[in-house]
Amino acid sequence: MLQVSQLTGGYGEKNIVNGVTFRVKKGSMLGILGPNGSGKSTLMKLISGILPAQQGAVEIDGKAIANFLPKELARKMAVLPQLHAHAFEHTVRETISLGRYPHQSGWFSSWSEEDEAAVVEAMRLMNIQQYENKSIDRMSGGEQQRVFVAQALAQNASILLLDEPTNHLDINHQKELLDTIKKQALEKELTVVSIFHDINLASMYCDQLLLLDQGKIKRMGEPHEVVREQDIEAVYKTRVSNHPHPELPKPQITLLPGINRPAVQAKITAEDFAVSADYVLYQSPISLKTVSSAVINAGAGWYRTFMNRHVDDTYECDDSTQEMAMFIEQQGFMVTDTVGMMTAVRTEDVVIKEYEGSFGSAVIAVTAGVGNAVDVSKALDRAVKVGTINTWILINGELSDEAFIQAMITATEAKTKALHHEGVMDPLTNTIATGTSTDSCLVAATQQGEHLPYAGPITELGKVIGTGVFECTVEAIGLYREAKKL
Ligand SMILES: Nc1ncnc2c1ncn2[C@@H]1O[C@H](COP(=O)(O)OP(=O)(O)OP(=O)(O)O)[C@@H](O)[C@H]1O
Repeated sequence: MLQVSQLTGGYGEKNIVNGVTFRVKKGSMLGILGPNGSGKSTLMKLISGILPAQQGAVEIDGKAIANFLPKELARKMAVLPQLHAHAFEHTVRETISLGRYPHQSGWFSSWSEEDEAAVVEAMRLMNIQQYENKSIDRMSGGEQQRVFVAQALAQNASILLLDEPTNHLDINHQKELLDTIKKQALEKELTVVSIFHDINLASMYCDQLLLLDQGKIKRMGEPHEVVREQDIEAVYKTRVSNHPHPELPKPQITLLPGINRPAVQAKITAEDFAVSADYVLYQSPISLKTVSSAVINAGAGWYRTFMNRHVDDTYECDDSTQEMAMFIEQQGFMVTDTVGMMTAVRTEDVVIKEYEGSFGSAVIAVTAGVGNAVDVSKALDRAVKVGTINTWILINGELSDEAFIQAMITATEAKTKALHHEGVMDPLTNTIATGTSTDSCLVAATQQGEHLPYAGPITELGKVIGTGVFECTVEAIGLYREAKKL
């Protein structure tokens, strides 16, 4: 265990690091974050004892580092410095072998089997065996970095201090290196303290983070306690936005640029929709912020092309996402810029209407196939049958995340009310249907104009969505029934 207490120090008279206290358990990884010049490297030098502390203490398993002999300390603690003093003409193997120095004894130390095994293992972990006899001054920056990390690993110390270990590495090698270090920490109970410039990487890999601001701890704790917009913005003096990692409960941040191209003013109108036998299409001059449950590009994103494609009743495909993606490409659109839905309803039976509100306006487009309508309260134990009401709500306004989700709720309630109004029945239970089995919904916004924080039924936006989706769905059901002669 590494215990740092009230650590204070710097260069000459000037203290750069002030009163830093933390503890890192065995098998755990602490990430140190902070802007340039905040004192991260100085803190590392104080921890490793390279720089004597003015005040405070560093203890390893209860023993102050001042009470260790230099070689004894080097067996406990391995350091990867920020800048490497290049060993001219040294080969990879020779450079890594230097990491075994603390384990050699006597004047004429001999190279033991243990030394050999440690060097070979370190080369394997960093995947650099193939460079074994290469001179390091002929290697790329990233390759050299892996050699120096291997040197630190070969030292077989229980504490690893790393100053920007991912420096120079491409994204795959960043991941490989941090996976390896994390694995070593867990399997060999290493204690790892590492400086990071990449806040997202630090959040993903570290158990604890320490945010340094002008030599003092601004925040410390688990990633979700430290990677917070207000603290990152205050310390780094830049605008950021928090967002969830797609697979892990580790917060991530995105930089918000200080300069943007002046936005092209755009207005979504019903006239700009194109309806052909194959699809209903809306193409926007600007990317719209979109949330949807579409077949292609579901979830949240920014898109310019919106397609509701007609497929026959008989359409069956093992991988409809792949098939739909191919269709989009064949039509000359980019899959990465398109939200795509499918329906068996004839495209000519789409209802597209424009609604004005005090905030701006919205265009609502609905296709409603109700052949396989479902009463959601009685949906248990039924075979899957496709039937689709596709609802699009395109808004000229700037929606909050909350408004996007509320817009979906309001639209769903309005759709259900429309089915009730039209007396659409669930054929299996003979009760009023609430929707169909595979309905899709899409909310997209220009993110220009009035800021719209909410979209519940009593807001101006919610009123437009509620009325509009109800009217369009009622009309679309009517057209569907007429076409089917129901
Ligand atoms: N050898 C030195 N002698 C005197 N001052 C130094 C020395 N090294 C660093 N400093 C000063 O200490 C302060 C903190 O530097 P440090 O290297 O610890 O910052 P850092 O957080 O690691 O920065 P970076 O992100 O740029 O690596 C800086 O103002 C720097 O000028």
